[in-house]
Amino acid sequence: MASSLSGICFNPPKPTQNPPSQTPPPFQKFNLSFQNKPATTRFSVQAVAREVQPPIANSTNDAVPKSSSSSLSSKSAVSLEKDQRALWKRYVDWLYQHKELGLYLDISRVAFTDEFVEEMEPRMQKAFKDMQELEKGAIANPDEGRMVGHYWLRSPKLAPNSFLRLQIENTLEAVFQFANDVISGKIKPPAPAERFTQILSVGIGGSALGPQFVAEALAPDNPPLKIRFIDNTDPAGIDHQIAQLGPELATTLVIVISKSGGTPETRNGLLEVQKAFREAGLEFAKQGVAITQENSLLDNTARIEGWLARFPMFDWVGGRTSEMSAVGLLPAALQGIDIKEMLAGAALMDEANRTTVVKNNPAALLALCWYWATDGIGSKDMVVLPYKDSLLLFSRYLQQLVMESLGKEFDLDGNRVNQGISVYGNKGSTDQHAYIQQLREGVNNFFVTFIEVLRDRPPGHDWELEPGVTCGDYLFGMLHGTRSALYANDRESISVTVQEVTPRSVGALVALYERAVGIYASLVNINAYHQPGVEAGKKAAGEVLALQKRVLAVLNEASCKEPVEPLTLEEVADRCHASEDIEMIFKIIAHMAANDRAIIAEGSCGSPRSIKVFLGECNVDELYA
Ligand SMILES: O=P(O)(O)OC[C@H]1O[C@H](O)[C@H](O)[C@@H](O)[C@@H]1O
Repeated sequence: MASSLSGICFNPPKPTQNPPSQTPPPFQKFNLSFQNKPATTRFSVQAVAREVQPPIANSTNDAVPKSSSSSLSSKSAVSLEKDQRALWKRYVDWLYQHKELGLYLDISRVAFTDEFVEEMEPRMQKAFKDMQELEKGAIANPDEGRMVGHYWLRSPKLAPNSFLRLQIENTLEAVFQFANDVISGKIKPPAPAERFTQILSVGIGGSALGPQFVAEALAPDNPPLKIRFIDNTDPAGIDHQIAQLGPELATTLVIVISKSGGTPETRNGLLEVQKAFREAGLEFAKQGVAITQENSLLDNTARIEGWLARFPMFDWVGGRTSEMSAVGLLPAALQGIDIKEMLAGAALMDEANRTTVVKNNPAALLALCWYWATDGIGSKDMVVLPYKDSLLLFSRYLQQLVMESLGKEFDLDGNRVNQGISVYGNKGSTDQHAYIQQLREGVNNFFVTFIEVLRDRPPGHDWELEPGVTCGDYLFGMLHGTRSALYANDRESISVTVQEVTPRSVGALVALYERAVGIYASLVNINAYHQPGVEAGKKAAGEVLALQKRVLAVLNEASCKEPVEPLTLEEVADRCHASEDIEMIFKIIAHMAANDRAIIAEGSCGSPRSIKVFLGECNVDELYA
């Protein structure tokens, strides 16, 4: 039985030997902290450090070198005070402000040189051209032959034809209408329930991460409908969500989101939820909503089963840039979030990102810094640290946006480049008590993006927990202390500052990073809008499941014999004609045994060759199928 699997313990990894200590001592820097210790400019040190680095190479072998010949690099002759002044000057010179959005971008703590900016200029202009073409409707995703139109979602008049414009406007109208009707109780669940009280969102990847981020950032304390997510095919996770809903399943609006309409995890989530509805005696169709491309499997299912509503996803919007489509807007509106403001914030940011003057274009500045910091080849990771609890999921959202867009094996000319920038992070100051130790003193393989929110809490609620100091002052101090301490130790950072976390600023942040990714992709000459690598894992998963079916058939046949014939792994593999897959067959059997679907008759999973296995029951139908 499953208990015989108690022996299934894989050996712990062998302790690795500590490498000989050859690490050069870190830069000896003045200690910068928020207690006003004297500061020193660091871009000079960094520039000197980079002189000894080998030339930067990328696919096209024409990466812009990080020249250190700028005037900023001659630190030795400069006094500390002058360093401070030079740093302040750099801060002021490069500070970007979007007045209407109340958003600032500070890139002074990235040590790029004037010469680097100059040398990047032609590439930046090409990137601007690429973005213009994309917005005009070019096939910006050549592999899939698709237009890339997420910018039209917040400025429908920019759509390349009136058909697309109307599609966007009509969908937006339908989202408003539906959300208002649900919130007002005009659209309600079957009697006796009066109103929908919960949303259960079923989707994964781009069909979950945006809605999750926005819910965490913007949902009011008492939203008209509360939201929960099923974003995996983990049965225990699904059970947990359904159990948490309890009797409120009867007043739950289930929104199934999938652009393709065929993603297995989402399909499984739907089937599990439908089963829960059946078991509770509820009619799923009366509470189900689909957001998907027209005529997808999901769309057809929803239409045939007569679900409550269907909203379209467009071919020209990628999952990871779909937050401003029905995917993000419908769940947001149902939670009482002002989606018009989200769209307005994004549109304002897009407008700012259309200027071809690099210094005035915040997305271009970000992309430029990413290129500098990662040598244009992803040599450093992007650590995203919002100092605001409600922005916790921003880094997770950006992880997909950045890594699925930029993480590519080939460039647009077919050269193998293995591009990408790794993204991680949670929130400050929490992370200061977790991994900032390594950032400050360990391997210098990252740059940080601080997200600062100026407003601590709504007006009228603040109080001083010690003379002159509020709780929010601590958060502020922690952010700037960390920024200074990292910089003092040669760690670069970008800071994005917003006044408050509002639908407008969140819309602007989404748009800022979408455009930065687009520009960066152009700088390194890759297609940011496809994800061919994801298919490999999906295909391999399909093969595992196909092999499992063969294993089951073989075991079933042996288990239907009188007496039952327990099989060794080799015998199972031979009978499956898959001796080369013996390791996977072992894993399949171990998984089935752990779930009481196979019985280990002899041996233990700790020594796979020793086991003999059979099925608890003979499935006669299966035998003659
Ligand atoms: O929205 P769906 O079609 O269900 O896709 C969900 C996710 O699936 C994938 O594996 C893609 O790599 C993602 O970009 C996508 O967001």
